[in-house]
Amino acid sequence: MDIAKVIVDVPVRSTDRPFDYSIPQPLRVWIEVGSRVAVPFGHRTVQGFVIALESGDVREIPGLKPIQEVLDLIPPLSPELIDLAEWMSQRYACRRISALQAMLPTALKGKAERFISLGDPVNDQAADHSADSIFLDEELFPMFPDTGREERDITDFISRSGGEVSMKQLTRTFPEAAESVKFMLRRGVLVESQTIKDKMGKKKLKAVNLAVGADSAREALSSFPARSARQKEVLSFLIEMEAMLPLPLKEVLAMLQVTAGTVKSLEEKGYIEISEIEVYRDPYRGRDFKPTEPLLLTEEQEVVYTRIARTVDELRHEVFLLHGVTGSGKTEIYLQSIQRCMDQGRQAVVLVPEISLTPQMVERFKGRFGSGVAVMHSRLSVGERYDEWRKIREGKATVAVGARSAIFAPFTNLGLIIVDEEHEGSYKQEENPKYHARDVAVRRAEQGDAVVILGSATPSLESYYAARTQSDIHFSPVLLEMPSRALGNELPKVQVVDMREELKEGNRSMFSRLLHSSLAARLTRGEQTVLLLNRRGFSTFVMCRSCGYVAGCPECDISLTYHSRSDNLRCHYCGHAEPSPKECPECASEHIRFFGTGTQRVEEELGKLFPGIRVIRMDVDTTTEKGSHEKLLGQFRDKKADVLLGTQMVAKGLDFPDVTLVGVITADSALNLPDFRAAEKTFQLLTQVAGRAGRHQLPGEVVVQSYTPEHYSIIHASGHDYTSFMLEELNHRRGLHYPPYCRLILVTLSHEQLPVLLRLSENYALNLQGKARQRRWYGSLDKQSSDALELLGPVASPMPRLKGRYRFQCIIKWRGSINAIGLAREIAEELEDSARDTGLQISIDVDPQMLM
Ligand SMILES: Nc1ncnc2c1ncn2[C@@H]1O[C@H](COP(=O)(O)OP(=O)(O)OP(=O)(O)O)[C@@H](O)[C@H]1O
Ligand SMILES: [Zn+2]
Ligand SMILES: [Zn+2]
Repeated sequence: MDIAKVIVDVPVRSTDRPFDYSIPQPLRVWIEVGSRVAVPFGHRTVQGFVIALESGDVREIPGLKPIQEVLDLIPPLSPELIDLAEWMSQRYACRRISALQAMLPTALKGKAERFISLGDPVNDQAADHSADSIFLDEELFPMFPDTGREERDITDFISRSGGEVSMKQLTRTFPEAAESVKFMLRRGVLVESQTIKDKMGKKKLKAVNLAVGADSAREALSSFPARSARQKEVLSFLIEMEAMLPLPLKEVLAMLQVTAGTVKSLEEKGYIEISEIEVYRDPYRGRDFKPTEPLLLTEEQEVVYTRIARTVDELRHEVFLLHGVTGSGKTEIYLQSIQRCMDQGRQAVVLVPEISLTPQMVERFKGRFGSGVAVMHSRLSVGERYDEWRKIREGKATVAVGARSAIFAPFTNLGLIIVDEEHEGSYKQEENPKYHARDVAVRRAEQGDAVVILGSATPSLESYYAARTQSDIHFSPVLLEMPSRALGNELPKVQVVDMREELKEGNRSMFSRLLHSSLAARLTRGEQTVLLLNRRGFSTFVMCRSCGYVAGCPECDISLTYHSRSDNLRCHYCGHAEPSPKECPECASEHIRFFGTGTQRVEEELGKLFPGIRVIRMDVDTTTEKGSHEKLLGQFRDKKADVLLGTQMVAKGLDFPDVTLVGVITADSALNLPDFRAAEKTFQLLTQVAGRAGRHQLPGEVVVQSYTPEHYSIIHASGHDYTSFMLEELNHRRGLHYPPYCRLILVTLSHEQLPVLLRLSENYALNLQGKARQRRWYGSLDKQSSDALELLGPVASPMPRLKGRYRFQCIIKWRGSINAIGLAREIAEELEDSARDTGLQISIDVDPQMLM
């Protein structure tokens, strides 16, 4: 191959296309689709990704510049991921480089030079399944003189150069050795590292190994004089532990209670050697994960599992929507499906929302699959994340458990992707590229004939609708249901308290009488309580405390947002504005105002009502420190507290046997968010948190406090009635034209000067409408036609001024087979080009989760 097509890391739109570079002869063997390279661009050298290779006569192309350098020996991206990035750039209207960068761990995002050093494959326990590493095959070398010699030449060269050489040196000295080097890197015989060593350097550890064969060491033992008893002890220990060598020096000293001097003398005598080995920074090091065996499946689980296993065995692509009530044992389905996939020699990715990536969750996977599990989430340090990523790329992990970005785990034979709590909004990335991990999962699985399991007790409307109607051309999951709990117990009884009545009867406290007495009962019985304070949406809306009235937009059926500066209420979908009311238009009460309360206040109140009560508060304030989440939950599990009080964090995934009461302080706060998904999110949250109660022997009870107990999301959540809620919500969405009956694109324009922004936003809307009309797309979604596009706005964004820039937005609603995303982008690019000097910025969010 002579020409590489490269996407360069230059953050300008005009560079969002592949550029051609020639490949110098010595680099040819190193460059693959997915390689990261350094290339000249303008007057600079920039980083880029090779997305295709072509043959051609380089001399015929004038001005073709050569690639300067390959940045990694094993390409960090696979051809499969390169394809996925291309798809993402279309699907989310983002730049290709932004999609490519999203797939790499932070450690690789900089401009770093890479070094190669000698690894120690025998030491790695995770790799013992691949113990046929070249060190052990040494006696075979003579049979394959070429392979063996080249590899030995390389390792010799590296050790002669002090154990480490730069990539540049290596490729220059061994231009033809790409295959061998890659092979050795994959086996861990060689390892790569970064220039920015302090930040990313590998962790080294002193380790002890035998310098002679075990047999000669055993012989030597008998010749030891009596006064060298300690040395004898160390040596016989090492002989005994031969299979585990090398062992960390520290551990040997601690286990045998000997001094470093003893070990040193053995080294001087030439029986043992002490060397530095590289260790992976394992964030879960030192933690014991109790190994678990597969559970005997319940009847319901068996049916579901058999269906999934069949598809896994057929190596076929299929998407399953696993709707199982809280406690139905979805995790066991995940675990056994992963095992099945591993039996096929394939790998698996498990996506979990960041917030529920709790130690309990990690424990379940590590307990079943041991160190073959890589964990990826944002609370790990850059170095830790890099190590976990390398574990995957080097084939030392077969399962990756992680938040959103784990969908890009560099597996080469991915067979199964699990998206747990698939309804979670946090799967959508709010920055560029604004991708949804669930959709990327489906796409990646489709490319690679893999199975997807979307699991939830409360599937999203989009997934459920697609599964029920099979109407979505890209996405028609097979619905699998588990309506009962695995341990056979009932779902907890839910009681809804009308807080308006409480106020009427003189109770001004934030606790209803029922919640108060239920809590008191738990304290006497020594059982535990989870209290949820739903903080989403507080203080953006105005509510009447007497009747529960909340001001809504007459056009859009979402609540109005209060703007303190102008003291009025506004709809940020359509721009409708009205003065903020002084008395309730429904009941004339004066108790109409902002609504707000925090976890800290609830904690204080609890202390006053129940002196001596032990409360663990879990919210953004108490969980910023690394590991604090884990610590707090551990304390609660050890029954060091009576109450776990928190925000959304306490609602998901927790499985504690002694929790028999769940209280929700205000169920409706999120209902009043100016968000068409408000009812759906409220239903999901209530169902999830209710599901924390009574999961084991003791029966559970749930108390939900609400100012609008008649709201269908609250009624159906209290009846554990997912289907009825869905039907009612779908009806709503159909009438108002919201997803899943159409799709949305949020276009946000920003500029430093308001008048300019106003004019450009108007232009955007007009141009888009004009083009859509020309193409006969534009028309009301009310009409029967299957293709339709409507535009709302421009209106000021909910955050109308950010970092000195004014912001306006348009919402595009569309359906059918039209290329609305392409059009939204095309108009944006035209406008940006024509207004280039003015500093206009346009951001496009396809299928936005938040319209705020
Ligand atoms: N086949 C089984 N036999 C015995 N116990 C089981 C079985 N399957 C699951 N369990 C147990 O049932 C409990 C609930 O299972 P799990 O936590 O997986 O439910 P879930 O469906 O993930 O619930 P949620 O959506 O609430 O997180 C756990 O304690 C689990 O160990
Ligand atoms: Zn009122
Ligand atoms: Zn409106």
